[in-house]
Amino acid sequence: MPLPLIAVTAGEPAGVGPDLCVALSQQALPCRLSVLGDLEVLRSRAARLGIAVEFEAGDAVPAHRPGALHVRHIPAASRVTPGTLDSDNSAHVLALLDAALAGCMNGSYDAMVTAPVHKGVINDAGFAFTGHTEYLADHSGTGRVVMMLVGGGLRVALATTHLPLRDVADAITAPLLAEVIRILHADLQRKFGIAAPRIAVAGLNPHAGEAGHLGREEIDIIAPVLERLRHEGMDLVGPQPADTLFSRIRHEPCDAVLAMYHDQGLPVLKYASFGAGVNVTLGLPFIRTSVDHGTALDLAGSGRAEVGSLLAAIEMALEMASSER
Ligand SMILES: NC(=O)C1=CN([C@@H]2O[C@H](COP(=O)(O)OP(=O)(O)OC[C@H]3O[C@@H](n4cnc5c(N)ncnc54)[C@H](O)[C@@H]3O)[C@@H](O)[C@H]2O)C=CC1
Ligand SMILES: NCC(=O)COP(=O)(O)O
Repeated sequence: MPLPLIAVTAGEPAGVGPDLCVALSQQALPCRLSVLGDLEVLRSRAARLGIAVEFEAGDAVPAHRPGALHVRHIPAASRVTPGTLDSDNSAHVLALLDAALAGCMNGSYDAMVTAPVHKGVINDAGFAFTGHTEYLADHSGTGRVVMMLVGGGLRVALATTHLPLRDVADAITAPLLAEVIRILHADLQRKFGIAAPRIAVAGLNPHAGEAGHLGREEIDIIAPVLERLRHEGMDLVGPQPADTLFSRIRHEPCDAVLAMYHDQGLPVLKYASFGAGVNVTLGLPFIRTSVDHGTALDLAGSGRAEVGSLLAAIEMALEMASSER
């Protein structure tokens, strides 16, 4: 059996993505690994950071070994200055995702692991883009996917992802919640090997709506969906007030928390594990994991970017790939 082949997209070239990819050359990893990025950007970032790397190319990707890095060269359009965004390179950033996606869909890659992109500069270039999660769902023809972050002993999934806060309440509908919980439940079983997942579900409003005095979404939407899915055999707790849910699960453990929106769930997880967390997309027809942080333009080319989250993302992708083999 050949070693699993992981595609690592280098992400925004002006951010820390290239620094982290170059740092992978210093690691022993039990896989074949190909970085999708601009070879010259990676070469010059390695030189700037004082890391000696033997760059490899070619269709056959060898076993990863310390000191070397296989690169699938996909050229940037414009010269890259670490820390300075240039919307001329946004098409290149998307081309990295397209190449990784195509390889995952046709079985050439066992998983994709993504370094961070800058959503704003991609939009500045005229592309509608809210995140990898939504982009990969759209471009793989998958209906709904679920973002889940893992770290610090927590798994936190989101009912809605990159949405302005004023749109969140309208997006929390019974069909959406039922679909998200089914995907979360199925992938906790299939990809994380949890036979009977227990999922704690947050309310949307303060105090989970305070019996309807602070909002009715819990009564009208969330609780009925949970009740229906309990009848299908799922172990669901909630809707619980989000402010106390995370302290409650310390003594009433669950396998995952479902938060209603991005900044309800992720600050807790990032506080618990920033720099070592992993973002995983559930519901895709292939494995995709990612770092828990952004482009950190302030650190690009400085040598101060931590590689821990990218390594954790690769390790998780490898675990998931090996359980699927
Ligand atoms: N997976 C992805 O593609 C993600 C992309 N982003 C995007 O990144 C851009 C910047 O987002 P921000 O909110 O500024 O978050 P950020 O994560 O880039 O930066 C927040 C703070 O964390 C530090 N930091 C980030 N990564 C680090 C690392 N590897 N080692 C040490 N310190 C690190 C930064 O220096 C900064 O102080 C935005 O466009 C955002 O959408 C944000 C999160 C994930
Ligand atoms: N906060 C998570 C994030 O912004 C990364 O999202 P995605 O690009 O993985 O969809």
